[in-house]
Amino acid sequence: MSEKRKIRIGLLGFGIVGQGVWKNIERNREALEYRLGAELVISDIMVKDLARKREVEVSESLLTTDAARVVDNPEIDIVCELMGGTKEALDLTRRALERGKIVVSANKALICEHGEELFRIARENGAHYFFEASVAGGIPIIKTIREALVANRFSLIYGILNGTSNYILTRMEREGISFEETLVDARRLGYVEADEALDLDGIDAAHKTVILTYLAHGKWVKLEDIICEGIRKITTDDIEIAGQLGFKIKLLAVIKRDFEANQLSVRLHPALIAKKEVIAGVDGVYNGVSVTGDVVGTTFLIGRGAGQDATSSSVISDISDAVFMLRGAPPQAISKEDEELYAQLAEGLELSKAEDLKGCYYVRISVRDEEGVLAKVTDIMAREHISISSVNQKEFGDGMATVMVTTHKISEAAMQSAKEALAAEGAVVGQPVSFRIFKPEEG
Ligand SMILES: NC(=O)C1=CN([C@@H]2O[C@H](COP(=O)(O)OP(=O)(O)OC[C@H]3O[C@@H](n4cnc5c(N)ncnc54)[C@H](OP(=O)(O)O)[C@@H]3O)[C@@H](O)[C@H]2O)C=CC1
Ligand SMILES: N[C@@H](CCO)C(=O)O
Repeated sequence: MSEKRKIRIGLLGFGIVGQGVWKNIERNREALEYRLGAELVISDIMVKDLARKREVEVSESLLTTDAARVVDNPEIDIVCELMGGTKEALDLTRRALERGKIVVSANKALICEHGEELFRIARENGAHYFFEASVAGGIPIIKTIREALVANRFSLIYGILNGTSNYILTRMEREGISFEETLVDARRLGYVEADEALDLDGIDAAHKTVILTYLAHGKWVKLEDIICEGIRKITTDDIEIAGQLGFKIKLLAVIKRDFEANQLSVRLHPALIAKKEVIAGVDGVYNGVSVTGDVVGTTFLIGRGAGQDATSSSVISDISDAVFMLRGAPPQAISKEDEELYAQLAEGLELSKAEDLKGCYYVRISVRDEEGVLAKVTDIMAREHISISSVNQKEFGDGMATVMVTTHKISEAAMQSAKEALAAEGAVVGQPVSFRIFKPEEG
């Protein structure tokens, strides 16, 4: 039997994901190498702290703090960037691509902010950049959009793309415990990113939304140009009232394209979703993505959106594609042809403005529990031409009450001015909080 080709892999980072890649290559090495017709050798691993105790033990000689041993090493074929961040990771990814290497990444923040540049550097240097693990952890959503659903144009993609916030909302709903208490547990379990804003303010899910938007529509949208709202304002009362009205509250990414008007709406925000929708049943750290294509119809993918094993499963899938490429198969990474196609897809495509959105809303208003207050609230809504669908009230026995209103379809602009008018009303305490109600059939 002919000797298998040795493929050398360098890791930038040996934390949760990096160690998962090592562990799971070892776990299924025989079958993997048989399928790939190659021997996989992780030969160099860059870390920050050589003394750190790790779950996976490897020979000390493999570990280094010297990035050059990975990115400048001519013997290394595939560099896996599993260190995170957007500074050193950017420099090292650039360097590896400039040396013509295949780079595999799980770094959604880096791709969202610098994907356009990194794909260009890869193209100019005959290198390749793979990033399946960057969106929805173990769910193969990137391959699904790029390969399995290549026959389609995508009118609607929506989903839950952040496992940590979904875990927090699920526990708040099931156990009735507050956001703050659940967050303490999420931290203890190691779910929350070091920079908590990434998970709690929706930034991580928005990074992933930007990546999916590029793959589906060829347009790099800027984070600052899309609605990005996290879960911090959601209370157990909101979840309870939403539940009584037949909804769950989820942090939802929505990418909607109107092909006739050539308009694209991209947003990430908490949303009330009818319990009968599949996405409403995606709980805990799971992610779920619904993709509607003009040929396939609607396809739904659910899986573990974060964590060592799920994420390393996607990284190893990219490593496998890279190995096939090194053995002569056509590239599966973003190619010049892909970029030309994406440019055509994005031609003249306008990003909708947030104020142009239309839909139904849920609004929570804290008020003094006095006579005539409800009439004042509904009067303000009427002045903004907002038609009310339901009103609920919770009293606290301390002279305070919370009024929860759901509306029929209105414009975002009307909702914003109603909130401003409500906040200025003497009987209203603090700022009203609103969440959009998402109906897949309306997008
Ligand atoms: N964890 C998850 O569930 C998921 C993570 N991702 C992404 O995967 C990437 C890695 O995440 P994760 O494994 O959780 O992160 P960790 O923090 O667990 O690991 C990061 C690793 O990178 C090393 N590192 C970081 N900065 C430097 C530096 N400046 N120089 C040298 N080494 C450095 C660290 O070294 P040392 O160990 O010595 O500190 C560590 O080994 C990130 O981009 C993340 O967003 C994507 C999907 C899911
Ligand atoms: N913080 C992210 C990690 C996976 O990208 C999440 O909770 O989904």
